[in-house]
Amino acid sequence: MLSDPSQKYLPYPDVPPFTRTWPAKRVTKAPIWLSTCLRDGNQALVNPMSNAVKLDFFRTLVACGFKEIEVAYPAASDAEFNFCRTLVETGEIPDDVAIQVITPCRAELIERSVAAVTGAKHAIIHLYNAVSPLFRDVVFRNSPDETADLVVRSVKLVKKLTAAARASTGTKFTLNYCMETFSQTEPEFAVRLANEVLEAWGDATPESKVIFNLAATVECAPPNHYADMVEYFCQNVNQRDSVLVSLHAHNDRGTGVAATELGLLAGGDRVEGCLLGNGERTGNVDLVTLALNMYSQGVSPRLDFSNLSEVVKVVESCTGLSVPDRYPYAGQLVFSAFAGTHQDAIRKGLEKQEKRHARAAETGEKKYWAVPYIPVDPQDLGYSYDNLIRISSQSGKAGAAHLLSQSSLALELPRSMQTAFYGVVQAACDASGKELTMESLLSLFRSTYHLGRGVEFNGRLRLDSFECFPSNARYTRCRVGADLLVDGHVRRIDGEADTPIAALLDALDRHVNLRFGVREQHVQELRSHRFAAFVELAEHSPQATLAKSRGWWGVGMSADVTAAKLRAVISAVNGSVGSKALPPPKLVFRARFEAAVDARLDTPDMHAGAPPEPLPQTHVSTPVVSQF
Ligand SMILES: CC(=O)SCCNC(=O)CCNC(=O)[C@H](O)C(C)(C)COP(=O)(O)OP(=O)(O)OC[C@H]1O[C@@H](n2cnc3c(N)ncnc32)[C@H](O)[C@@H]1OP(=O)(O)O
Ligand SMILES: CC(C)C(=O)C(=O)O
Repeated sequence: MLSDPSQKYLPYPDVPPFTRTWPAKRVTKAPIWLSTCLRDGNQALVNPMSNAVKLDFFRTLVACGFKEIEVAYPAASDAEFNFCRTLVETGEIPDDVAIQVITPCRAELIERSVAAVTGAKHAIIHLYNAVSPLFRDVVFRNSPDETADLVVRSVKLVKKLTAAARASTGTKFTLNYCMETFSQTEPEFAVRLANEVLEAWGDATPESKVIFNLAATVECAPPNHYADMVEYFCQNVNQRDSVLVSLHAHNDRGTGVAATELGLLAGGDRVEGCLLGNGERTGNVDLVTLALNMYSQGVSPRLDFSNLSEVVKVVESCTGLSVPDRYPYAGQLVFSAFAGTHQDAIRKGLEKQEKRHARAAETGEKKYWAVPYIPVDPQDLGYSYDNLIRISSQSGKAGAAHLLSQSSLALELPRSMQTAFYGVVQAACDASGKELTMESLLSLFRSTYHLGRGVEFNGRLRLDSFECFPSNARYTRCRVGADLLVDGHVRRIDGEADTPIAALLDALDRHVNLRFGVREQHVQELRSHRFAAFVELAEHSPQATLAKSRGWWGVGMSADVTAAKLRAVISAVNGSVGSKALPPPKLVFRARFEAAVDARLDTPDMHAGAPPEPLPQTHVSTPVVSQF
């Protein structure tokens, strides 16, 4: 037994010395794409697709923009043959789409394959045989010369049959000769075979090229090796300008996409693969990932994945396979961040980008995409931004704040309130161990700040109605009178100060024995002429300064800015009182306030860009129960 079992594997052989140029290149245009979902993908399924399902899939491929589609292995069965005939005879194939069929190098199977597609506008005959030493030795028991002879005979037969079919029906035929196991074949032998094919075919021209499909049938080496093999082939094959070099990678080492991308740098003109990587073993190279990788580099792939979830649905239902949540571009979780620092960066990125795009719209500059952690705009693939940020115990303040700003409440919490509410969110996530959905987040917000209808949201104090009016001739002071429900009992309270908030705090001090100062306040203008006010109250105590004592945030919303502020005060007070005993009502003089409110009495807003207060406003009396 080997002491190191890895020693039983042979490393890939070197490519003969040549000057490689691919590492310094870039992909600047889309290759010709061929989907082999209906052939290489289909032959790998537990239950191959019925012809009705294949037809649905074919239509989806056409809708995605494929101009070359491998539709069958016609010699495999009558069903496969009939599928080709149905496509040809029912006019399913758009004029600009070529169908491809595959055949081994066996005369009777070649005949059947050509017959299957005769009558189509453009058909590609995909002739294949495995050419690596292992296959020559084990499967075919052929020498290199016998292998070359088999290929040449088969090519000549394809030429003869297609010439006759073209003469009778006008079908244009293209030869695609595939060296199965190319990547494990001696590079010089691969070039020899290709040159013999060119000679046997005879009339390859730049206008009518022969395709050489260079298959990494089983991915056995790193992607740079495939690129070297491809570039060596491109540099040495005859009539390069009459040849299309096609890449056909599998994903056994998990690097099918990388191999194809490097293969394109190395000279590949065409790519064969399957949507979402279906195919033998670990699959064919995934055409969605390849195309969208290209797209995210500013190169149009000339394939349409603008409704990617629809494509995923079709592939899943046709193949019976499911796309994993983490799958590039197409997975359910690809455009969702749970981690706090990611969410923070995404939120900042989206905000900054919005401003940049607004500026670009004015200056005519390019509106490029640059959002941390999100390499492509999800909307380009038909997704919304709704799931970009999702809340779990791994999230931070920015995540919850972002969700609230995107919610029906559309609230932009002040920074220190974000931190305060984040503590509540984190405790809830820790307790449940689960994601906090948008609905649960809103419910948590409402119960924390006693907003909205319903017992679960009500606080112990409720502002039923209030009046606010100037209390001196110079408009520098005001009085607030209010009907305050305390534990279900109405108390008439009133207070006086230089702002409505301070006057309400004065009233609370005098009537309910609650002493607070304002640490922060902000106003946000909402849609439909409403305002949200955010107020942080701190306990007034002889022992601590306002800055050092404990604080409570509150939020209030109203069409009236003063009402929003007073509600925010009561919301914060509700947060502070908990189950603390409150003093019984005092008998007070019930004032009747009839004067107008003058907004100039209010303190200047700390919220940047806050709206001006309404001028003058009569007898503000609003039900305290919020409308949301
Ligand atoms: C890498 C790829 O994906 S290639 C495509 C593979 N796809 C398929 O095989 C699906 C469809 N295949 C089929 O329906 C059948 O295999 C058929 C109809 C093509 C042939 O069936 P059979 O005649 O029963 O042959 P079988 O399936 O056992 O294939 C093995 C024979 O084919 C030969 N063979 C394999 N590949 C090729 C080829 N490309 N060219 C010529 N002969 C080949 C083998 O050497 C072997 O011949 P032998 O029996 O003389 O040793
Ligand atoms: C025959 C070729 C095209 C193939 O499917 C492969 O090598 O994987």
